[in-house]
Amino acid sequence: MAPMSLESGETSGPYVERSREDWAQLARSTPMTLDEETLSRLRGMNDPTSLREVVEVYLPLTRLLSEYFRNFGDLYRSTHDFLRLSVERTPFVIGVAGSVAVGKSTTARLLKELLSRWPQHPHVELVTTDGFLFPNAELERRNALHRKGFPESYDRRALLRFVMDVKSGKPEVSAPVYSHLSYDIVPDRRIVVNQPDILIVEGLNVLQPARQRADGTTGLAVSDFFDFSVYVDAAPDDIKSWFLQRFATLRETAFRNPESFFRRFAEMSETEAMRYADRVWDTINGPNLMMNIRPTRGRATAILRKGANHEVRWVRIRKV
Ligand SMILES: Nc1ncnc2c1ncn2[C@@H]1O[C@H](COP(=O)(O)OP(=O)(O)O)[C@@H](O)[C@H]1O
Ligand SMILES: CC(C)(COP(=O)(O)O)[C@@H](O)C(=O)NCCC(=O)O
Repeated sequence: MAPMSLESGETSGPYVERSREDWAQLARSTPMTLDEETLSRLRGMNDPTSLREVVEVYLPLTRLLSEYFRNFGDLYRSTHDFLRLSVERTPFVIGVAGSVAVGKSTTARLLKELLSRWPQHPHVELVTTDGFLFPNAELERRNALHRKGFPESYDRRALLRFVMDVKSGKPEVSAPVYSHLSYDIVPDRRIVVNQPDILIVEGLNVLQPARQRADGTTGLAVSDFFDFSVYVDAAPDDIKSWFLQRFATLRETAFRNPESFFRRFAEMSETEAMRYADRVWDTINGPNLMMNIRPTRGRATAILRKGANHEVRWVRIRKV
C-alpha cells in the first residue's frame, strides 16, 4: 500500500480525518470555560491562538479526551477487580509532541486548563521534557551541545523513570528544570508532581519508540505509558518562519535581560542575529524535525494540522 499523504488530507486505514469545520461541529453544545484573560496567559510568544480556536478546535478535543478518560477509568477498575488489586487509581497520561516553535506549549497549557475545568475537577499536572536535557557541561562532554533537542541530548532513562513513577501512583515525584534564560538546567531546582489524575508530558521527542538494545531486545519509552497523545503539525517552512519571527521578538524582549545566555543577539545587528537564527534552524531544529520528530507523527492519537496563520485546518484521529 502506498504511504498515506498527510498533505492532501486523505483518510485511510485506522485514521479518520475531519476538516476544521466538521471537527468544530462535534462540540457545539459544550460550554466554553475560558475567558480572554486566561487565554492570553496561556499563549506562547507570537502565538495568535484565539478564543474561537479554543471553541472550534480544543473543546472537541477535550470532549474526545473525556471519552478516553472515562473508558480508561472503567478499564482500570474492571481489570483491578479481576486481579483482586486494591491500588489507588493511577494517572491518565497525555503526550504532546511536535517541532520546536510549532506551538506545543500553548496546546499543552490549554489542555491543562480545559481539563482542570471538567465537572469532576481533576488534578492536572504538566511537565516539559526540556528538564531532562543533559546539562550543558554533560552535552559538551558528549560532543552534543549543537544537538540540543535531538533524542540523544536527553537523559531518556531519567525521563522514563519519572513517567513510570508518576504513572504507577508514586507520591511526590520530582523532575529537573530547564531555563531558556541561562540555556541550561537550573542546578538545585526540581518540580514536584504529586499523584495527579492527569499528567501531560510535552516535548519534541515524546512519541519516539523505544530503542533497540545491543542484544536486539527493546526496552520501554515514555510513549508506552501514554493513554492519549497529540502531535501538533504544520508545514516545515511555516514552522521555520514562526521560529525566525519568535527569535526576532525574543531579541526585543527576553534576550535583553542581562542574564540571558542570548544577550549578545540583542546587541548585534538584526541581520547578523537573524543569520544566526537561520543557521540554528537549518543545522539543528530543522534536521531534528525531519529526522526524529516528524517520523513519530503517525504514532499520535490526534494530529492537529495548522495552516500558515497558526489556525488548525484539519484534525486526524486514530480510530483504534
Ligand atoms: N531562547 C528563548 N528564550 C526565552 N524563551 C524561549 C526561548 N526559546 C523558546 N522559548 C519559549 O519556550 C517555550 C517552548 O518553546 P518550544 O520548545 O520551541 O516549543 P513550542 O513553540 O512548540 O511551544 C515557548 O513558550 C517559547 O516562547
Ligand atoms: C529546549 C528545547 C530543546 C525543547 O525542549 P522540549 O521541552 O521540547 O524537550 C528547544 O526549545 C530548544 O531551545 N532548542 C535549542 C536549540 C539551540 O538553540 O541549540
